[in-house]
Amino acid sequence: MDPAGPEPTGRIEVRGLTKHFGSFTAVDHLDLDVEPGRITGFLGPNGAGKTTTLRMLLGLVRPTSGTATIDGRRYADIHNPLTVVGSALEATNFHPGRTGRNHLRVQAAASGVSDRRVDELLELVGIPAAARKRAGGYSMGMRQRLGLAAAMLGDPHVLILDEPANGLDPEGIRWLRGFLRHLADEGRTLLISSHMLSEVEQTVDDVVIIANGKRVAQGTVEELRGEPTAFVRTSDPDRLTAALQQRGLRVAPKAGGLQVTTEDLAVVGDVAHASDVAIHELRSEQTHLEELFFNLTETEGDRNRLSGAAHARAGVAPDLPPPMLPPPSGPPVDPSVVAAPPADAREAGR
Ligand SMILES: Nc1ncnc2c1ncn2[C@@H]1O[C@H](COP(=O)(O)OP(=O)(O)OP(=O)(O)O)[C@@H](O)[C@H]1O
Repeated sequence: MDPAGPEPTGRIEVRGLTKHFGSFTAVDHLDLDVEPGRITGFLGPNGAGKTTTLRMLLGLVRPTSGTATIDGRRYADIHNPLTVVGSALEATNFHPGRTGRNHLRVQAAASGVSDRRVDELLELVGIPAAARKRAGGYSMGMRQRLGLAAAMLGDPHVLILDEPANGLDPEGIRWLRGFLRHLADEGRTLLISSHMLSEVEQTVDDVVIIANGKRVAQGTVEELRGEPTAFVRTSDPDRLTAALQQRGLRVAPKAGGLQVTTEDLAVVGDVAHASDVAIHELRSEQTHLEELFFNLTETEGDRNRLSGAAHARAGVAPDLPPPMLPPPSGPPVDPSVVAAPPADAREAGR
């Protein structure tokens, strides 16, 4: 194959991807499509298999079966991967004694990237001054920003970020949203994982939800949200139903009250008032997406966590992830590493 490869598509394709750790199935015949110019949220409760999937995409964990490709190639087959795909798998793994700037400079030097680019990136992620302090004292938000800068070193057109909103305060999340949107508007492909829908719901265009390593939903945020609805409880459901229907609203009985297809609670209140019907409760309902995610988090999350932990306790998982903090020099010892990973991913094992 031509080492320079075909024209980059920026597409991520996952087909039938499966990972067993001993008898435990962490990722189970997963299919996934991620398109350029969009932000795709890879969502699932704790232990659903998100990180394992991302690590397989980045050549850090060997799939049991199936394929995971970027621009049509497995990570290991990508020529000069730093310029194709940037990743931030953990925000907590910078060497505490090194300044953030030095950390990036070391990575940059190893990849032939200039110190100037490092300083540009630190400006871009908004920590030019703080990056001159030791990373050990960084807040979660700063570590996240430093991780993003590291991921951007090679100016890649694909970015894979594991829980980038984790631990960010609302201002940090707002900043992240703008930053990621800017990158997507430049035509880059963004795949970001999260176990909290609320952290990323307003950030992402497309959503893939997994539970127990399996895909349970995929679509645009709008598709998965469904139509907004209100719940209303009243002393006279029949009269209120008729009045709401007259206003052109769809109404259905639900759990001792009525479900009205609207996001405008005031309309429901006004109609009830005009019809002289007392209201006992009126509220917006969760969207379909929230409901779906909430149900998964309540049930599947626990099951996942427990089965994974039990499995690890049983000691049947030979390929444990690398330690949180690898020594400052020398590669981490990780039998699951099957390809030279990007520098940031190498330091970002779990
Ligand atoms: N090296 C390993 N050996 C054994 N089990 C593992 C290993 N890595 C992950 N697992 C298990 O696989 C399951 C999926 O883990 P993974 O980290 O991919 O989930 P996740 O969706 O990223 O979760 P979180 O949101 O908590 O990060 C978990 O039950 C976990 O305990």
